[in-house]
Amino acid sequence: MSVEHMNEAFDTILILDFGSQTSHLIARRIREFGIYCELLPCTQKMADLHFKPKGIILSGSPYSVYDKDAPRVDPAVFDSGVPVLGICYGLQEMTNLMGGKVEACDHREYGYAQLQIQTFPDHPFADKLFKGIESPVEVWMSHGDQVTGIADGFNVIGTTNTAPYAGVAHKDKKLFGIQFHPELSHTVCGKAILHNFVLDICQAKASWSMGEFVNKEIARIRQIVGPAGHVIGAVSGGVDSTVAAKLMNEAIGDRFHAVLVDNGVMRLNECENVKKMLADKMGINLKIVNAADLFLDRLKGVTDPEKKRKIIGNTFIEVFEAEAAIIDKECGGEIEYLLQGTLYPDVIESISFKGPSATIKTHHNVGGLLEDMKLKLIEPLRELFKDEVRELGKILGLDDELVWRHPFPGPGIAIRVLGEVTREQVEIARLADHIYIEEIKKGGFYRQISQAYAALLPVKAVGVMGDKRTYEQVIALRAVETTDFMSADVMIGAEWFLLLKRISSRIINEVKGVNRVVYDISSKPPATIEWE
Ligand SMILES: Nc1ncnc2c1ncn2[C@@H]1O[C@H](COP(=O)(O)OP(=O)(O)OP(=O)(O)O)[C@@H](O)[C@H]1O
Ligand SMILES: O=c1[nH]c(=O)c2[nH+]cn([C@@H]3O[C@H](COP(=O)(O)O)[C@@H](O)[C@H]3O)c2[nH]1
Ligand SMILES: NC(=O)CC[C@H](N)C(=O)O
Ligand SMILES: [Mg+2]
Repeated sequence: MSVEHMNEAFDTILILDFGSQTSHLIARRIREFGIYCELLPCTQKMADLHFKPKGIILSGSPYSVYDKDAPRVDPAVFDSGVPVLGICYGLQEMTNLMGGKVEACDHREYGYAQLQIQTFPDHPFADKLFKGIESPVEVWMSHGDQVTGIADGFNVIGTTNTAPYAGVAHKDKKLFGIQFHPELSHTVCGKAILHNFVLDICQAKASWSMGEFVNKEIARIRQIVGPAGHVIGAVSGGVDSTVAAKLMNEAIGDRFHAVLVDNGVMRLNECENVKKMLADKMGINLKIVNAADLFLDRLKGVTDPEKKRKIIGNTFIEVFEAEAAIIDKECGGEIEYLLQGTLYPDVIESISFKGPSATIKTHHNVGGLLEDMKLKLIEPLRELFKDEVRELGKILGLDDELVWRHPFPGPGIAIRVLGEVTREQVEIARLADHIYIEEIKKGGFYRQISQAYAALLPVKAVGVMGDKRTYEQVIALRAVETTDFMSADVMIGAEWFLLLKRISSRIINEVKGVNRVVYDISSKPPATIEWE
Protein backbone atom coordinates (compact mmCIF):
# COMPACT_ATOMS: atom_id res chain seq x y z
CA MET A 1 0.00 0.00 0.00
CA SER A 2 2.64 2.48 1.01
CA VAL A 3 4.79 1.40 -1.90
CA GLU A 4 2.09 2.36 -4.38
CA HIS A 5 1.90 5.80 -2.97
CA MET A 6 5.69 6.17 -3.31
CA ASN A 7 5.40 5.28 -6.99
CA GLU A 8 2.77 7.94 -7.50
CA ALA A 9 4.77 10.56 -5.69
CA PHE A 10 8.24 9.86 -7.11
CA ASP A 11 9.70 8.75 -10.43
CA THR A 12 10.68 5.13 -9.83
CA ILE A 13 13.50 2.97 -11.16
CA LEU A 14 12.69 -0.72 -10.92
CA ILE A 15 15.49 -3.16 -10.12
CA LEU A 16 14.70 -6.78 -10.89
CA ASP A 17 16.71 -8.95 -8.55
CA PHE A 18 18.11 -12.19 -9.92
CA GLY A 19 19.75 -13.04 -6.62
CA SER A 20 23.06 -11.21 -6.83
CA GLN A 21 24.91 -10.43 -3.59
CA THR A 22 25.09 -6.81 -4.68
CA SER A 23 21.55 -6.07 -5.92
CA HIS A 24 20.85 -3.90 -2.88
CA LEU A 25 23.94 -1.83 -3.72
CA ILE A 26 22.37 -0.88 -7.06
CA ALA A 27 19.41 0.43 -5.08
CA ARG A 28 21.70 2.34 -2.69
CA ARG A 29 23.53 4.06 -5.56
CA ILE A 30 20.32 5.17 -7.21
CA ARG A 31 18.84 6.47 -4.00
CA GLU A 32 22.03 8.49 -3.56
CA PHE A 33 21.19 10.34 -6.78
CA GLY A 34 17.93 11.43 -5.19
CA ILE A 35 15.90 8.96 -7.22
CA TYR A 36 13.40 6.56 -5.75
CA CYS A 37 13.92 2.94 -6.70
CA GLU A 38 12.49 -0.38 -5.78
CA LEU A 39 13.85 -3.86 -5.84
CA LEU A 40 11.45 -6.64 -6.84
CA PRO A 41 12.08 -10.34 -7.47
CA CYS A 42 13.08 -11.13 -11.07
CA THR A 43 9.87 -13.15 -11.45
CA GLN A 44 7.83 -9.94 -11.45
CA LYS A 45 5.49 -9.85 -14.49
CA MET A 46 5.14 -6.51 -16.22
CA ALA A 47 1.39 -7.00 -16.55
CA ASP A 48 1.06 -7.23 -12.74
CA LEU A 49 3.14 -4.17 -12.05
CA HIS A 50 0.93 -1.45 -10.62
CA PHE A 51 3.14 1.43 -11.72
CA LYS A 52 5.14 2.50 -14.75
CA PRO A 53 8.84 2.65 -13.92
CA LYS A 54 11.04 5.24 -15.60
CA GLY A 55 13.70 2.59 -16.12
CA ILE A 56 14.45 -1.05 -15.34
CA ILE A 57 17.74 -2.56 -14.18
CA LEU A 58 18.38 -6.29 -14.32
CA SER A 59 20.80 -7.40 -11.60
CA GLY A 60 23.52 -10.05 -11.59
CA SER A 61 22.89 -13.60 -10.43
CA PRO A 62 24.65 -16.69 -9.12
CA TYR A 63 22.91 -18.67 -11.90
CA SER A 64 24.01 -19.23 -15.49
CA VAL A 65 21.42 -18.46 -18.15
CA TYR A 66 21.79 -21.99 -19.54
CA ASP A 67 21.04 -23.62 -16.13
CA LYS A 68 17.81 -25.62 -16.18
CA ASP A 69 16.35 -23.75 -13.22
CA ALA A 70 17.82 -20.36 -14.13
CA PRO A 71 15.61 -17.39 -13.25
CA ARG A 72 13.90 -15.94 -16.32
CA VAL A 73 12.94 -12.37 -17.03
CA ASP A 74 9.49 -11.51 -18.32
CA PRO A 75 10.12 -10.78 -22.06
CA ALA A 76 7.59 -7.96 -21.81
CA VAL A 77 10.29 -5.97 -20.00
CA PHE A 78 11.99 -5.34 -23.35
CA ASP A 79 8.82 -4.31 -25.16
CA SER A 80 7.54 -1.92 -22.54
CA GLY A 81 9.27 1.07 -24.12
CA VAL A 82 11.02 1.65 -20.78
CA PRO A 83 14.84 1.87 -20.89
CA VAL A 84 16.55 -1.28 -19.59
CA LEU A 85 20.08 -1.83 -18.28
CA GLY A 86 21.25 -5.42 -17.80
CA ILE A 87 24.18 -5.91 -15.43
CA CYS A 88 26.25 -9.11 -15.80
CA TYR A 89 23.57 -11.85 -15.63
CA GLY A 90 21.14 -9.13 -16.70
CA LEU A 91 23.16 -8.62 -19.91
CA GLN A 92 23.49 -12.37 -20.40
CA GLU A 93 19.76 -12.99 -19.88
CA MET A 94 18.80 -10.19 -22.26
CA THR A 95 21.24 -11.54 -24.88
CA ASN A 96 20.04 -15.10 -24.40
CA LEU A 97 16.40 -14.14 -24.72
CA MET A 98 16.94 -12.03 -27.82
CA GLY A 99 18.79 -14.69 -29.79
CA GLY A 100 22.45 -14.08 -28.87
CA LYS A 101 24.80 -16.62 -27.34
CA VAL A 102 26.11 -17.01 -23.78
CA GLU A 103 28.73 -19.59 -22.83
CA ALA A 104 30.97 -20.51 -19.92
CA CYS A 105 34.37 -18.78 -20.15
CA ASP A 106 37.54 -20.84 -19.92
CA HIS A 107 38.50 -18.94 -16.80
CA ARG A 108 36.22 -17.35 -14.29
CA GLU A 109 37.02 -13.62 -14.29
CA TYR A 110 37.03 -11.87 -10.94
CA GLY A 111 38.72 -8.50 -10.69
CA TYR A 112 39.78 -5.51 -12.73
CA ALA A 113 39.56 -5.28 -16.50
CA GLN A 114 40.28 -2.41 -18.91
CA LEU A 115 37.14 -1.31 -20.68
CA GLN A 116 37.66 0.09 -24.15
CA ILE A 117 34.71 2.28 -25.08
CA GLN A 118 33.40 2.26 -28.67
CA THR A 119 31.62 5.38 -29.83
CA PHE A 120 28.70 5.90 -32.21
CA PRO A 121 28.59 9.64 -32.90
CA ASP A 122 25.66 9.38 -35.31
CA HIS A 123 23.50 7.25 -33.08
CA PRO A 124 20.79 9.05 -31.05
CA PHE A 125 21.52 7.37 -27.70
CA ALA A 126 24.17 4.60 -27.89
CA ASP A 127 26.86 6.91 -26.46
CA LYS A 128 24.77 8.07 -23.55
CA LEU A 129 25.61 5.24 -21.16
CA PHE A 130 29.36 5.95 -21.07
CA LYS A 131 29.05 9.71 -21.55
CA GLY A 132 31.85 11.65 -19.87
CA ILE A 133 33.98 8.56 -19.22
CA GLU A 134 37.45 8.47 -20.71
CA SER A 135 38.47 5.29 -22.47
CA PRO A 136 40.14 3.00 -21.48
CA VAL A 137 38.81 2.76 -17.94
CA GLU A 138 39.09 0.17 -15.17
CA VAL A 139 35.97 -1.80 -14.34
CA TRP A 140 35.31 -4.69 -11.95
CA MET A 141 34.27 -8.09 -13.30
CA SER A 142 32.76 -11.06 -11.50
CA HIS A 143 31.59 -13.74 -13.88
CA GLY A 144 32.13 -17.26 -15.18
CA ASP A 145 30.01 -16.93 -18.32
CA GLN A 146 30.07 -14.40 -21.07
CA VAL A 147 28.31 -13.28 -24.20
CA THR A 148 29.94 -14.95 -27.18
CA GLY A 149 27.40 -13.93 -29.79
CA ILE A 150 25.64 -10.58 -29.72
CA ALA A 151 21.86 -10.53 -30.16
CA ASP A 152 20.28 -9.08 -33.30
CA GLY A 153 19.84 -5.35 -33.33
CA PHE A 154 22.65 -4.54 -30.84
CA ASN A 155 25.90 -2.56 -31.22
CA VAL A 156 29.02 -3.22 -29.17
CA ILE A 157 29.78 -0.15 -27.05
CA GLY A 158 32.53 -1.64 -24.89
CA THR A 159 35.15 -4.39 -25.03
CA THR A 160 37.87 -5.75 -22.77
CA ASN A 161 40.78 -8.08 -23.55
CA THR A 162 38.69 -11.06 -22.60
CA ALA A 163 35.14 -9.87 -23.24
CA PRO A 164 34.31 -8.81 -26.81
CA TYR A 165 30.81 -7.80 -25.65
CA ALA A 166 31.51 -6.06 -22.34
CA GLY A 167 28.98 -3.35 -23.24
CA VAL A 168 26.10 -3.43 -25.72
CA ALA A 169 23.37 -1.02 -26.79
CA HIS A 170 20.35 -1.73 -28.97
CA LYS A 171 20.16 0.16 -32.23
CA ASP A 172 16.52 1.24 -31.93
CA LYS A 173 15.36 0.64 -28.37
CA LYS A 174 16.91 1.98 -25.19
CA LEU A 175 18.25 -1.41 -24.13
CA PHE A 176 21.77 -1.59 -22.66
CA GLY A 177 23.89 -4.33 -21.16
CA ILE A 178 27.24 -4.39 -19.36
CA GLN A 179 29.30 -7.37 -18.24
CA PHE A 180 30.97 -5.56 -15.31
CA HIS A 181 29.47 -4.25 -12.07
CA PRO A 182 28.85 -0.50 -11.86
CA GLU A 183 27.33 -0.81 -8.37
CA LEU A 184 30.67 -1.83 -6.83
CA SER A 185 32.96 0.93 -5.62
CA HIS A 186 35.87 -0.82 -7.38
CA THR A 187 34.30 0.28 -10.67
CA VAL A 188 35.17 3.91 -10.18
CA CYS A 189 33.19 5.07 -13.22
CA GLY A 190 30.22 2.93 -12.05
CA LYS A 191 28.44 5.83 -10.42
CA ALA A 192 28.73 7.89 -13.59
CA ILE A 193 27.31 5.01 -15.65
CA LEU A 194 24.31 4.53 -13.37
CA HIS A 195 23.85 8.28 -13.23
CA ASN A 196 23.86 8.49 -17.03
CA PHE A 197 21.36 5.67 -17.20
CA VAL A 198 18.80 6.89 -14.70
CA LEU A 199 19.02 10.64 -15.24
CA ASP A 200 19.86 10.99 -18.90
CA ILE A 201 18.59 7.83 -20.57
CA CYS A 202 15.56 7.23 -18.32
CA GLN A 203 14.97 10.93 -17.65
CA ALA A 204 14.01 10.17 -14.05
CA LYS A 205 13.49 13.27 -11.92
CA ALA A 206 15.69 13.46 -8.84
CA SER A 207 12.90 14.37 -6.45
CA TRP A 208 13.44 11.74 -3.75
CA SER A 209 14.58 13.49 -0.60
CA MET A 210 13.83 13.04 3.05
CA GLY A 211 12.34 16.54 3.15
CA GLU A 212 9.78 15.52 0.53
CA PHE A 213 9.28 12.20 2.24
CA VAL A 214 8.35 13.72 5.60
CA ASN A 215 5.39 15.72 4.35
CA LYS A 216 4.10 12.97 2.12
CA GLU A 217 4.43 10.36 4.83
CA ILE A 218 2.70 12.46 7.47
CA ALA A 219 -0.19 13.07 5.09
CA ARG A 220 -0.35 9.38 4.29
CA ILE A 221 -0.39 8.33 7.96
CA ARG A 222 -3.22 10.79 8.67
CA GLN A 223 -5.19 9.40 5.79
CA ILE A 224 -4.71 5.78 6.85
CA VAL A 225 -5.40 6.27 10.54
CA GLY A 226 -8.32 8.63 10.01
CA PRO A 227 -9.39 11.50 12.27
CA ALA A 228 -10.11 9.37 15.36
CA GLY A 229 -7.95 6.24 15.10
CA HIS A 230 -5.23 5.37 17.59
CA VAL A 231 -1.89 3.65 17.03
CA ILE A 232 0.41 1.87 19.45
CA GLY A 233 4.07 1.22 18.99
CA ALA A 234 7.01 -0.30 20.81
CA VAL A 235 9.90 2.12 21.16
CA SER A 236 13.38 1.31 22.36
CA GLY A 237 15.15 4.65 22.18
CA GLY A 238 17.01 3.32 19.11
CA VAL A 239 17.13 5.38 15.92
CA ASP A 240 14.54 3.41 13.99
CA SER A 241 11.73 3.33 16.51
CA THR A 242 12.41 6.90 17.59
CA VAL A 243 12.21 8.27 14.07
CA ALA A 244 9.07 6.25 13.38
CA ALA A 245 7.55 7.47 16.65
CA LYS A 246 8.38 11.07 15.86
CA LEU A 247 6.70 10.79 12.46
CA MET A 248 3.62 9.32 14.15
CA ASN A 249 3.63 12.04 16.75
CA GLU A 250 3.77 14.70 14.04
CA ALA A 251 0.94 13.01 12.19
CA ILE A 252 -1.53 12.16 14.95
CA GLY A 253 -0.15 13.65 18.19
CA ASP A 254 -1.37 11.97 21.37
CA ARG A 255 -3.34 9.38 19.48
CA PHE A 256 -0.01 7.64 19.12
CA HIS A 257 0.85 5.57 22.22
CA ALA A 258 4.48 4.62 22.56
CA VAL A 259 5.47 1.84 24.94
CA LEU A 260 8.96 1.29 26.26
CA VAL A 261 9.46 -2.02 28.02
CA ASP A 262 12.12 -2.05 30.73
CA ASN A 263 13.33 -5.62 30.40
CA GLY A 264 16.00 -5.32 33.09
CA VAL A 265 18.79 -5.66 30.53
CA MET A 266 18.88 -2.09 29.23
CA ARG A 267 21.93 0.15 29.40
CA LEU A 268 22.71 2.39 32.38
CA ASN A 269 19.95 4.99 32.91
CA GLU A 270 18.46 4.01 29.56
CA CYS A 271 14.80 4.31 30.51
CA GLU A 272 15.23 7.71 32.16
CA ASN A 273 17.23 8.95 29.17
CA VAL A 274 14.68 7.72 26.68
CA LYS A 275 11.92 9.34 28.71
CA LYS A 276 13.80 12.64 28.78
CA MET A 277 14.31 12.58 25.03
CA LEU A 278 11.04 11.16 23.76
CA ALA A 279 8.47 12.32 26.27
CA ASP A 280 9.92 15.50 27.76
CA LYS A 281 11.76 16.85 24.75
CA MET A 282 9.89 15.50 21.73
CA GLY A 283 6.42 15.46 23.30
CA ILE A 284 5.75 11.82 22.48
CA ASN A 285 3.02 10.12 24.48
CA LEU A 286 5.22 7.49 26.15
CA LYS A 287 4.52 4.83 28.73
CA ILE A 288 7.37 2.98 30.41
CA VAL A 289 6.46 -0.48 31.60
CA ASN A 290 8.75 -1.89 34.24
CA ALA A 291 8.96 -5.62 33.66
CA ALA A 292 12.57 -6.09 34.76
CA ASP A 293 11.76 -8.69 37.43
CA LEU A 294 9.64 -10.77 35.08
CA PHE A 295 12.41 -10.91 32.44
CA LEU A 296 15.23 -11.57 34.90
CA ASP A 297 13.27 -14.27 36.73
CA ARG A 298 12.60 -16.09 33.50
CA LEU A 299 16.25 -15.87 32.52
CA LYS A 300 17.39 -17.59 35.73
CA GLY A 301 19.62 -20.59 35.06
CA VAL A 302 19.49 -20.12 31.25
CA THR A 303 22.85 -20.08 29.48
CA ASP A 304 22.01 -21.03 25.90
CA PRO A 305 22.03 -17.90 23.66
CA GLU A 306 19.07 -18.97 21.54
CA LYS A 307 17.02 -19.83 24.64
CA LYS A 308 17.79 -16.42 26.10
CA ARG A 309 16.68 -14.74 22.90
CA LYS A 310 13.46 -16.74 22.74
CA ILE A 311 12.59 -16.08 26.38
CA ILE A 312 13.16 -12.36 25.94
CA GLY A 313 11.27 -12.26 22.64
CA ASN A 314 8.26 -14.12 24.02
CA THR A 315 8.17 -12.21 27.29
CA PHE A 316 8.44 -8.99 25.37
CA ILE A 317 5.39 -9.86 23.29
CA GLU A 318 3.45 -10.89 26.37
CA VAL A 319 4.20 -7.64 28.20
CA PHE A 320 3.55 -5.54 25.15
CA GLU A 321 0.26 -7.29 24.43
CA ALA A 322 -0.97 -6.80 27.98
CA GLU A 323 -0.04 -3.14 27.79
CA ALA A 324 -1.67 -2.70 24.41
CA ALA A 325 -4.90 -4.18 25.79
CA ILE A 326 -4.86 -1.68 28.67
CA ILE A 327 -4.23 1.25 26.35
CA ASP A 328 -6.89 0.02 23.96
CA LYS A 329 -9.44 -0.01 26.78
CA GLU A 330 -8.39 3.47 27.83
CA CYS A 331 -9.03 4.79 24.34
CA GLY A 332 -12.36 3.07 23.92
CA GLY A 333 -11.17 0.28 21.62
CA GLU A 334 -9.95 2.65 18.95
CA ILE A 335 -6.53 1.07 18.47
CA GLU A 336 -6.38 -0.31 15.01
CA TYR A 337 -2.71 -0.08 14.08
CA LEU A 338 0.64 -1.20 15.36
CA LEU A 339 3.66 0.89 14.40
CA GLN A 340 6.80 -1.00 13.38
CA GLY A 341 10.22 0.40 12.52
CA THR A 342 10.89 -2.10 9.70
CA LEU A 343 13.59 -0.87 7.30
CA TYR A 344 14.12 -1.57 3.60
CA PRO A 345 16.92 -4.12 4.12
CA ASP A 346 14.44 -6.25 6.11
CA VAL A 347 11.96 -6.01 3.25
CA ILE A 348 14.62 -6.88 0.67
CA GLU A 349 15.64 -9.89 2.75
CA SER A 350 12.08 -11.15 3.01
CA ILE A 351 11.29 -10.79 -0.70
CA SER A 352 14.66 -12.10 -1.82
CA PHE A 353 14.49 -14.33 -4.84
CA LYS A 354 16.73 -16.80 -2.99
CA GLY A 355 14.43 -16.77 0.02
CA PRO A 356 15.43 -15.68 3.51
CA SER A 357 18.93 -16.64 4.57
CA ALA A 358 19.75 -19.22 7.25
CA THR A 359 18.91 -18.27 10.82
CA ILE A 360 22.12 -17.42 12.61
CA LYS A 361 20.34 -15.73 15.50
CA THR A 362 16.69 -15.33 16.38
CA HIS A 363 15.88 -11.63 16.29
CA HIS A 364 12.94 -10.59 18.35
CA ASN A 365 9.99 -9.30 16.38
CA VAL A 366 6.89 -7.59 17.62
CA GLY A 367 4.32 -7.35 14.87
CA GLY A 368 3.98 -10.85 13.53
CA LEU A 369 3.05 -12.22 16.92
CA LEU A 370 0.15 -9.94 17.73
CA GLU A 371 -2.23 -11.74 15.39
CA ASP A 372 -4.97 -12.29 17.95
CA MET A 373 -5.26 -8.58 18.48
CA LYS A 374 -6.14 -8.10 14.81
CA LEU A 375 -3.89 -5.08 14.67
CA LYS A 376 -2.83 -3.86 11.28
CA LEU A 377 0.78 -2.90 10.73
CA ILE A 378 1.92 0.57 9.86
CA GLU A 379 5.56 0.80 8.79
CA PRO A 380 6.62 4.29 7.76
CA LEU A 381 10.31 3.40 7.31
CA ARG A 382 9.67 0.37 5.12
CA GLU A 383 11.20 1.99 2.04
CA LEU A 384 14.24 3.50 3.74
CA PHE A 385 17.83 2.51 4.36
CA LYS A 386 19.44 3.24 7.73
CA ASP A 387 21.34 6.32 6.52
CA GLU A 388 18.10 7.69 5.09
CA VAL A 389 16.42 7.10 8.46
CA ARG A 390 19.21 9.09 10.12
CA GLU A 391 18.74 11.91 7.62
CA LEU A 392 15.01 11.82 8.27
CA GLY A 393 15.72 12.00 12.00
CA LYS A 394 17.76 15.15 11.44
CA ILE A 395 14.98 16.74 9.41
CA LEU A 396 12.49 15.87 12.15
CA GLY A 397 14.70 17.76 14.59
CA LEU A 398 16.04 14.83 16.60
CA ASP A 399 19.19 15.53 18.61
CA ASP A 400 22.45 14.47 17.01
CA GLU A 401 23.01 12.21 19.95
CA LEU A 402 19.89 10.26 19.07
CA VAL A 403 20.40 10.29 15.33
CA TRP A 404 23.90 8.86 15.58
CA ARG A 405 23.22 6.33 18.33
CA HIS A 406 24.80 2.96 17.82
CA PRO A 407 22.20 0.23 17.38
CA PHE A 408 21.31 -1.65 20.52
CA PRO A 409 19.77 -5.12 20.23
CA GLY A 410 16.35 -5.82 21.72
CA PRO A 411 17.69 -8.62 24.00
CA GLY A 412 20.15 -6.04 25.28
CA ILE A 413 22.73 -6.88 27.90
CA ALA A 414 21.32 -10.42 28.25
CA ILE A 415 23.23 -11.42 25.10
CA ARG A 416 26.31 -9.52 26.30
CA VAL A 417 26.50 -11.38 29.60
CA LEU A 418 27.77 -14.74 28.43
CA GLY A 419 26.47 -17.61 30.49
CA GLU A 420 23.76 -17.09 33.09
CA VAL A 421 22.15 -13.65 33.27
CA THR A 422 21.93 -12.59 36.91
CA ARG A 423 21.27 -9.11 38.27
CA GLU A 424 24.88 -8.92 39.51
CA GLN A 425 26.32 -9.93 36.15
CA VAL A 426 24.10 -7.45 34.33
CA GLU A 427 25.30 -4.69 36.70
CA ILE A 428 28.95 -5.45 35.90
CA ALA A 429 28.43 -5.50 32.13
CA ARG A 430 26.27 -2.38 32.29
CA LEU A 431 28.79 -0.32 34.19
CA ALA A 432 31.71 -1.45 32.05
CA ASP A 433 29.71 -0.61 28.92
CA HIS A 434 28.85 2.81 30.29
CA ILE A 435 32.50 3.65 30.97
CA TYR A 436 33.51 2.33 27.54
CA ILE A 437 30.96 4.40 25.63
CA GLU A 438 31.59 7.50 27.74
CA GLU A 439 35.31 7.34 26.94
CA ILE A 440 34.67 6.65 23.26
CA LYS A 441 32.55 9.78 23.08
CA LYS A 442 35.12 11.85 24.98
CA GLY A 443 37.87 10.57 22.71
CA GLY A 444 35.90 11.60 19.59
CA PHE A 445 35.60 8.08 18.19
CA TYR A 446 31.85 7.51 18.55
CA ARG A 447 30.82 8.53 15.03
CA GLN A 448 33.64 6.63 13.36
CA ILE A 449 32.61 3.42 15.10
CA SER A 450 29.37 1.83 13.91
CA GLN A 451 28.77 -0.16 17.07
CA ALA A 452 30.67 -0.62 20.32
CA TYR A 453 29.85 -2.37 23.57
CA ALA A 454 31.29 -4.29 26.49
CA ALA A 455 30.52 -7.97 27.10
CA LEU A 456 31.11 -9.93 30.28
CA LEU A 457 32.81 -13.29 29.76
CA PRO A 458 31.96 -16.27 31.97
CA VAL A 459 35.57 -16.96 32.91
CA LYS A 460 37.80 -15.90 35.74
CA ALA A 461 41.41 -14.83 35.57
CA VAL A 462 44.16 -14.15 38.07
CA GLY A 463 45.39 -10.62 38.66
CA VAL A 464 47.19 -8.55 41.23
CA MET A 465 45.68 -5.42 42.75
CA GLY A 466 47.21 -3.54 45.66
CA ASP A 467 49.70 -6.34 46.18
CA LYS A 468 46.86 -8.83 46.58
CA ARG A 469 46.00 -11.71 44.37
CA THR A 470 42.64 -11.33 42.63
CA TYR A 471 40.60 -13.96 40.85
CA GLU A 472 37.93 -12.16 38.90
CA GLN A 473 36.01 -11.86 35.65
CA VAL A 474 36.94 -10.61 32.19
CA ILE A 475 35.34 -7.86 30.12
CA ALA A 476 35.59 -8.07 26.33
CA LEU A 477 35.36 -4.82 24.39
CA ARG A 478 33.98 -4.79 20.86
CA ALA A 479 34.10 -1.96 18.31
CA VAL A 480 33.25 -2.43 14.66
CA GLU A 481 32.97 -0.39 11.51
CA THR A 482 30.28 -1.37 9.02
CA THR A 483 27.66 0.14 6.78
CA ASP A 484 25.09 -2.63 6.69
CA PHE A 485 25.89 -4.74 9.79
CA MET A 486 25.95 -7.81 7.53
CA SER A 487 29.72 -7.75 7.49
CA ALA A 488 31.95 -5.71 9.77
CA ASP A 489 35.58 -4.79 10.31
CA VAL A 490 37.10 -4.38 13.70
CA MET A 491 38.22 -0.88 14.69
CA ILE A 492 42.02 -0.56 14.81
CA GLY A 493 44.59 2.24 14.97
CA ALA A 494 47.38 3.53 17.21
CA GLU A 495 45.33 6.29 18.82
CA TRP A 496 42.42 3.97 19.31
CA PHE A 497 44.61 1.42 21.08
CA LEU A 498 45.93 4.10 23.41
CA LEU A 499 42.36 4.99 24.29
CA LEU A 500 41.54 1.30 24.83
CA LYS A 501 44.39 1.11 27.34
CA ARG A 502 42.93 4.01 29.30
CA ILE A 503 39.47 2.48 29.14
CA SER A 504 40.82 -0.84 30.36
CA SER A 505 42.36 0.72 33.41
CA ARG A 506 39.19 2.70 34.18
CA ILE A 507 37.05 -0.42 33.94
CA ILE A 508 39.35 -2.48 36.17
CA ASN A 509 39.54 0.31 38.72
CA GLU A 510 35.88 1.20 38.76
CA VAL A 511 33.98 -1.99 38.12
CA LYS A 512 34.05 -4.41 41.01
CA GLY A 513 34.45 -8.02 39.99
CA VAL A 514 36.61 -7.35 36.90
CA ASN A 515 40.39 -7.62 36.81
CA ARG A 516 41.06 -7.98 33.10
CA VAL A 517 39.90 -6.39 29.84
CA VAL A 518 40.40 -7.88 26.39
CA TYR A 519 39.69 -6.47 22.92
CA ASP A 520 37.83 -8.57 20.39
CA ILE A 521 39.65 -8.33 17.06
CA SER A 522 37.44 -10.68 15.03
CA SER A 523 35.73 -9.43 11.91
CA LYS A 524 32.26 -10.48 10.73
CA PRO A 525 32.20 -12.98 9.16
CA PRO A 526 33.38 -15.35 10.53
CA ALA A 527 32.43 -13.86 13.92
CA THR A 528 29.22 -11.87 14.46
CA ILE A 529 28.89 -8.44 16.02
CA GLU A 530 27.21 -9.67 19.21
CA TRP A 531 28.82 -12.52 21.11
CA GLU A 532 25.55 -14.43 21.41
N1 LIG B 1 12.90 -2.26 25.34
C1 LIG B 1 12.05 -2.12 24.34
N2 LIG B 1 10.82 -1.62 24.55
C2 LIG B 1 9.95 -1.48 23.53
N3 LIG B 1 10.22 -1.82 22.28
C3 LIG B 1 11.42 -2.34 22.00
C4 LIG B 1 12.40 -2.51 23.00
N4 LIG B 1 13.51 -3.04 22.42
C5 LIG B 1 13.22 -3.17 21.12
N5 LIG B 1 11.97 -2.76 20.86
C6 LIG B 1 11.27 -2.83 19.57
O1 LIG B 1 11.96 -3.70 18.70
C7 LIG B 1 12.28 -3.04 17.47
C8 LIG B 1 13.55 -3.60 16.88
O2 LIG B 1 14.69 -3.19 17.60
P1 LIG B 1 15.95 -2.63 16.84
O3 LIG B 1 17.06 -2.57 17.84
O4 LIG B 1 16.14 -3.40 15.59
O5 LIG B 1 15.52 -1.17 16.37
P2 LIG B 1 15.65 0.18 17.16
O6 LIG B 1 15.93 -0.12 18.59
O7 LIG B 1 14.46 1.02 16.89
O8 LIG B 1 16.84 0.90 16.47
P3 LIG B 1 18.39 0.50 16.53
O9 LIG B 1 18.55 -0.54 15.44
O10 LIG B 1 19.08 1.77 16.22
O11 LIG B 1 18.67 -0.04 17.88
C9 LIG B 1 12.36 -1.58 17.87
O12 LIG B 1 12.17 -0.73 16.75
C10 LIG B 1 11.22 -1.48 18.87
O13 LIG B 1 9.99 -1.38 18.19
O1 LIG C 1 16.95 -5.59 17.54
C1 LIG C 1 17.74 -6.51 17.53
N1 LIG C 1 17.32 -7.69 18.04
C2 LIG C 1 18.13 -8.77 18.14
O2 LIG C 1 17.72 -9.80 18.62
C3 LIG C 1 19.47 -8.59 17.67
N2 LIG C 1 20.55 -9.42 17.60
C4 LIG C 1 21.57 -8.70 17.03
N3 LIG C 1 21.16 -7.48 16.75
C5 LIG C 1 21.93 -6.41 16.09
O3 LIG C 1 22.05 -6.78 14.73
C6 LIG C 1 23.35 -6.41 14.22
C7 LIG C 1 24.08 -7.64 13.71
O4 LIG C 1 24.37 -8.47 14.81
P1 LIG C 1 25.10 -9.87 14.71
O5 LIG C 1 26.30 -9.66 13.84
O6 LIG C 1 25.48 -10.23 16.11
O7 LIG C 1 24.11 -10.81 14.09
C8 LIG C 1 24.06 -5.73 15.39
O8 LIG C 1 23.83 -4.34 15.26
C9 LIG C 1 23.35 -6.29 16.61
O9 LIG C 1 23.42 -5.43 17.73
C10 LIG C 1 19.87 -7.38 17.11
N4 LIG C 1 18.99 -6.35 17.04
N1 LIG D 1 27.76 -11.66 -11.42
C1 LIG D 1 26.93 -12.26 -12.25
O1 LIG D 1 25.84 -11.81 -12.53
C2 LIG D 1 27.39 -13.60 -12.76
C3 LIG D 1 26.45 -14.16 -13.81
C4 LIG D 1 26.77 -15.60 -14.14
N2 LIG D 1 26.50 -16.42 -13.00
C5 LIG D 1 28.25 -15.71 -14.52
O2 LIG D 1 29.00 -16.36 -13.84
O3 LIG D 1 28.67 -15.15 -15.52
MG1 LIG E 1 17.57 -1.22 19.22
